[in-house]
Amino acid sequence: MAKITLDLAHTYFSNPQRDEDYALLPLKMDFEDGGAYALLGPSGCGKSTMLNIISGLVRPSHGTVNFGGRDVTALSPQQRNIAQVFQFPVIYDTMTVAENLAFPLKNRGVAPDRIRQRVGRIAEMLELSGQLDQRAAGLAADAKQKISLGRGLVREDVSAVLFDEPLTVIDPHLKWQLRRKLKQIHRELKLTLVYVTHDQVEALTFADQVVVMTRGKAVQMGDASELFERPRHTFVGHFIGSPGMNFLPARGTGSGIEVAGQALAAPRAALAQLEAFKVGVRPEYVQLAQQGQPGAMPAVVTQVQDVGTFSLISANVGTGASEVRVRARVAEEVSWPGVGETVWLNLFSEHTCYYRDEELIP
Ligand SMILES: Nc1ncnc2c1ncn2[C@@H]1O[C@H](COP(=O)(O)OP(=O)(O)OP(=O)(O)O)[C@@H](O)[C@H]1O
Repeated sequence: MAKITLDLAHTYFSNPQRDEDYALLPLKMDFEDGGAYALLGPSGCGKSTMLNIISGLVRPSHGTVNFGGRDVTALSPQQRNIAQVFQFPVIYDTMTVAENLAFPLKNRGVAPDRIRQRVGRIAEMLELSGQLDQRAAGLAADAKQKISLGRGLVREDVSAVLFDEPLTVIDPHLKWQLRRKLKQIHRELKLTLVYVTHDQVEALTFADQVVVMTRGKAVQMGDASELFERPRHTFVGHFIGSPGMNFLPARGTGSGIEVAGQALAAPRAALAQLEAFKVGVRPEYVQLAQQGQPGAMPAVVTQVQDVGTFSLISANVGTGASEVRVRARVAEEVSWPGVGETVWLNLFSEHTCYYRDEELIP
């Protein structure tokens, strides 16, 4: 195992002209030895490219990949000692489950006793013990993918295990179990794991550190609480959370600020001097206020949705061109005015974030 350091950019074009020609814009990133990481972002943001660059399946067009301080940029996945699990099962149908799990170890000349031990342990972790002697051919897609996961995890000496959306073929109920299982396996085996997904729940359940990506850029690496409380980029605010963060256009007026067309006192003195910025507030932190309370803004309720354990309220703040929809997530028992009524909202607290050019103002 080793710390993985990326200092690179990647384009699939031979003559890149613009930022859009890069699958990965210049980035520097460390994956600590033994950490559980997720690469999270929408389709096409560069997750698989980053994973394949770590594994050695893709060579970066610029820069280097280091494992434990050693430059491995020119090395193959085998030479880098990487295990990779793909979206669809990669197993040998004619072999038994045990033979499939043992394969990566046999290949490396591991002693039979050790192989038996390790295969037994991995099978137990993945609840495959009862099927060890069964031929893989007869198994359902779920079980086959579990074997793939097991083959990825069976070696103890790998630099890292990389997963590319490995739960796509898994039935939703089992998916939930396997996500937790992988987390538990990580704690027990202490391997470095990097997991690609576009599903925030999957990323946040599995990983200690989540790298949020958009359009070739890794915009933030952080744990669940950092990504939720202090999104460093508006994209992270949008992408993490359900629903995502509210953003309201604002500007400094010298003596105060104007948010969605309404004049307010500046919650931070420096904001009064900014030409343009955004106020970011999570639906969980939007509060009902009284008219005339400092920071309170009037809003017209447009929708009230009962979402089980909470209600999701949509309300419009401002009028005409300044109108912005704000969503609030409130406990079921809190009574809110109905559609069409005016409410007063307070968007300002220690949880409120401010953004300039989409980046968090520290
Ligand atoms: N082999 C390739 N040749 C040319 N362009 C590619 C190649 N592979 C990926 N791309 C482009 O690079 C960008 C990043 O793709 P990548 O597959 O890394 O994203 P992703 O986040 O993994 O998306 P997905 O979740 O859909 O797999 C996309 O614009 C994609 O079209």
